[in-house]
Amino acid sequence: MSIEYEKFHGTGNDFVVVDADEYVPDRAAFARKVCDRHDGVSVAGGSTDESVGADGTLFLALEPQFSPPRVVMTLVQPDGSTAAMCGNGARCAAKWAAERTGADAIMLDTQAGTRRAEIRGDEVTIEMGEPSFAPGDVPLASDREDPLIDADVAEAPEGMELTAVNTGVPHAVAFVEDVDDVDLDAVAPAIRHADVFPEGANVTFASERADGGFDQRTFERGVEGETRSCGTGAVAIGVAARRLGRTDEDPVSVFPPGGELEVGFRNGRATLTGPTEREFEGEVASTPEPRRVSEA
Ligand SMILES: N[C@@H](CCC[C@H](N)C(=O)O)C(=O)O
Repeated sequence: MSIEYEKFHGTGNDFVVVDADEYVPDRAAFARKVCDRHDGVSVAGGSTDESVGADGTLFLALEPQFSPPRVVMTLVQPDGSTAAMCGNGARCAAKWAAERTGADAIMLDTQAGTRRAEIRGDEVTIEMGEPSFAPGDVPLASDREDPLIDADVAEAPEGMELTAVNTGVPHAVAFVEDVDDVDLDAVAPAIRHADVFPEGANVTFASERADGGFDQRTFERGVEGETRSCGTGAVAIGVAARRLGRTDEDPVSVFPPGGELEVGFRNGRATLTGPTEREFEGEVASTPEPRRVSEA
């Protein structure tokens, strides 16, 4: 059976969006298939890897009878895992719901909590809750009593200091001279799996810009590679930079490879603002083709 989907991105972080009313018997297998960068969904004629596949699949259950309308959001990642929160995914989900209902505010139920989104054209602001450095919240290894702030971690290169924060999902943030000089694929996987992070961590690099903002690069858990943008990562940079005294700006401008995000602060709670774009729509099989078993 085939189901309808829409493809959205927020600053280059891209998602296959499926109405949760569509019956997908195995969401993990579905996400692995449609997100594949060589073999996944694509716009007709899409030929480069960037126009094929996605960074995740958003299953969205819309409840339009509420005011504002509500959406239950579930992100299933390219490796089949689910994540409690996704900043850019939440912004795309709000845009999707706004297009269907005409509303300019949406309440999103995520595993990290309920978040309000405000939609102005293609621009979406999402509440990101209260970021936490507390060891139990990140989470850090159970024998750690103190937050990990600008500290050495055995799995990181010598001299690279990490700050761990949960912005809906765990991030290890490293401030470096120039994010473009970091060999992400060489450095990030060991940090992502470091012993101090029992549930793993997204690994986010930041460097200060002359205009007071921060350049960003993030290696994402679940994608197991670099994405063009990460919303929870942008928030992690904003809160870590403030905690370390690297900025007192509000909002903090963050520049991932795919565009620009603004991280704001309201009474200790963060917000994330940036553009969204609906790319294309299509139909795809709800069950991936069975794997071919090679003949002996
Ligand atoms: N791209 C997302 C983050 C998605 C979750 C992450 N990969 C995880 O497993 O923690 C964002 O925009 O925040």
